[in-house]
Amino acid sequence: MSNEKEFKEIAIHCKNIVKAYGSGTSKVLALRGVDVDIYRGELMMIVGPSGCGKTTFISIISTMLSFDSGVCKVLGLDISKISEKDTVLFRRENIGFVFQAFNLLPALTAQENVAVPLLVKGIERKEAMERSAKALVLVGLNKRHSALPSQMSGGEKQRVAIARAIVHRPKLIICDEPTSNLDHSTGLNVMKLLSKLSKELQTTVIVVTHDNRILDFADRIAYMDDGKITHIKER
Ligand SMILES: Nc1ncnc2c1ncn2[C@@H]1O[C@H](COP(=O)(O)OP(=O)(O)OP(=O)(O)O)[C@@H](O)[C@H]1O
Repeated sequence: MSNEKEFKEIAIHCKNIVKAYGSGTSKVLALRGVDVDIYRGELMMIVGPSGCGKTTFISIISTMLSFDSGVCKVLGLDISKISEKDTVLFRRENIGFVFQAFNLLPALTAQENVAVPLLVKGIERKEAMERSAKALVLVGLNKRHSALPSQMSGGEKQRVAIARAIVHRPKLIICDEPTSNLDHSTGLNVMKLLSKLSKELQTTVIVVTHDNRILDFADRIAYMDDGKITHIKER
């Protein structure tokens, strides 16, 4: 149903990305020439066997990891050409992360956890807490502002993590196995939420997953094998 014709604006452009770890006899070629365009507002899933390069690929497009050759433009910016300092600022401004382990700070309430990226950016506490409250409403957690992570279910924790990922309105959300610590129906609800956010906020959402049960939520699925994207399935 959704295809390249619907998603006109390219959010991520990768051409022949190559990445090796180590050197000499211990050199591992993790990416052997990745080509892909990912569009604004689409939810793209990345699947493939263990060791095929998924984490390496999302680490590169989220500006966390350098690469050896090729071109990678994220939101129009050639990320191999910007300084370390500008990369950090770019990431803070434009990218939100969601991880399988939620990564919430245990001593902070839901609202405080969501406010963290704003406080890090230097936004004053009152405004950060107000924006955090709005993000919690967006993920359907309006009544859980003052709950600590230890008082929340897995699904609630992941929704807090998603609120934290979107609170600064990033253009890109990178999710690494977002449902693997959740039961089936909670995982489906989390994906429903990510899909809704991609459309309502026109945010590009990239999800690495081993969870076949959530593939229906993708606009497109990129299949990786042995350091390459071998094919892309339109849905
Ligand atoms: N820091 C590193 N040093 C050396 N080799 C690495 C490093 N990180 C990854 N690799 C190797 O690079 C290849 C790609 O790894 P990567 O973690 O990107 O795969 P993956 O598809 O995410 O795997 P999984 O599904 O198991 O998480 C693998 O052969 C892996 O062993």
